[in-house]
Amino acid sequence: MWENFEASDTNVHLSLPDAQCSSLASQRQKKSSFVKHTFAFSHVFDHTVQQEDIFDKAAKGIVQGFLDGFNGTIFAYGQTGSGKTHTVDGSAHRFGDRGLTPRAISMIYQDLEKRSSAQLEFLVHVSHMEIYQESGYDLLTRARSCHLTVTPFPKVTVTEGGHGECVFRNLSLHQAASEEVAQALLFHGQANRKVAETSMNAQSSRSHSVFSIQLTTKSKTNNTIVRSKLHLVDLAGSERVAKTGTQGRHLVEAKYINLSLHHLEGVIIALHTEGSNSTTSKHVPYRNSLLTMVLRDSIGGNCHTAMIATISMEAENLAETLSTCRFAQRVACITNVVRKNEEINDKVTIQRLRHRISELEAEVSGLKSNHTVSKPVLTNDILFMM
Ligand SMILES: Nc1ncnc2c1ncn2[C@@H]1O[C@H](COP(=O)(O)OP(=O)(O)OP(=O)(O)O)[C@@H](O)[C@H]1O
Repeated sequence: MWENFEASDTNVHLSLPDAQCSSLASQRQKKSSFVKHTFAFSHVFDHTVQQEDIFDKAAKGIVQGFLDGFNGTIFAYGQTGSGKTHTVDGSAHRFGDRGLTPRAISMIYQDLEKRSSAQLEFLVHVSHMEIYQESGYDLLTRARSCHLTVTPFPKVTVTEGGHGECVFRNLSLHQAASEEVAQALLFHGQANRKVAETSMNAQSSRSHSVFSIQLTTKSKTNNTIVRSKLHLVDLAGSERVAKTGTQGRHLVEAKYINLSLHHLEGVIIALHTEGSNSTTSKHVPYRNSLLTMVLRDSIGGNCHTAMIATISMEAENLAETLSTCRFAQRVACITNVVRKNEEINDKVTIQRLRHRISELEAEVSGLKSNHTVSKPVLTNDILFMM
């Protein structure tokens, strides 16, 4: 913690040297040469926080919504080395250090077990994709499990479907019938992710990771299918390459990471401007990068979304901390319109209607033979069924 930084449960205050007051005279009046920036968030956690607290306050509601049929996204954003992967995935050293994703998986299966009944059928599928240098790769592809590192992995392509939704090609979807299977798939994907040692982090993620869980709930009682998706996203960290002295391959990686985060910021700014002036519908540049295409629904779409901004409290990272807080503040102002993804099971509905028509036909022929047919009533009945 440093003198320019203060935080409460919901606020972060940063005091920064005022760029306008950099002359010697104004530097002497030290007090007036600092500008205080205040940011309000749902929760602010310090470095002593337990993973369980973060899950309870930032993720539990979204996972509950997912179980109830609403899409959800939790994503971590921040400077390299500030704790995104630690928050999303956690550390393998202590069970209590499990991150948001393994905790979300546990909560999902515990809840499904409680809801289990003869009238409900649950199907859980997972996928795990990384975005590395603007290309998508499947972290759960079979080739990866054989450690065939020489073979180039097939790229995942993302296109837009008829309703603006993302359509993934070459991304494997794995059914996970139990928590153990889902946790093993997560572990497998994490192990395949690209990491490297950098000046800021011994295990720096060089790609964005999107772990997705899809839940399909079929109800036999009311004949509905509810589908929901939960994305847990660990973004690669932004980095000021001139400051960190990154070179070679890591420099190329850092440029791609910074560019995709820049495009993400472009989307946030466009949505922010659109929200503040709802009379004009502005173009939102989702198509500028693979990351923004994948997060399209999560940001400004049909999804409950929580962003976790990780920041450094070191004085030397002040500029990066300010930039992360500003970004998070903009994201917090975006409103998503969320709806439950419920459909009537067409097949069963058609079967039931056919059955009902047969019943009515039988009734009609019975009435005809008794000469007591009452056409208007039957017509209304059939119209009502349609
Ligand atoms: N709350 C925490 N408690 C203990 N260790 C932490 C915490 N947050 C981060 N760390 C440690 O700090 C280091 C950097 O964290 P992490 O890898 O999560 O950063 P990152 O933001 O994901 O970085 P990058 O963008 O480079 O991947 C790791 O060794 C991690 O274990």
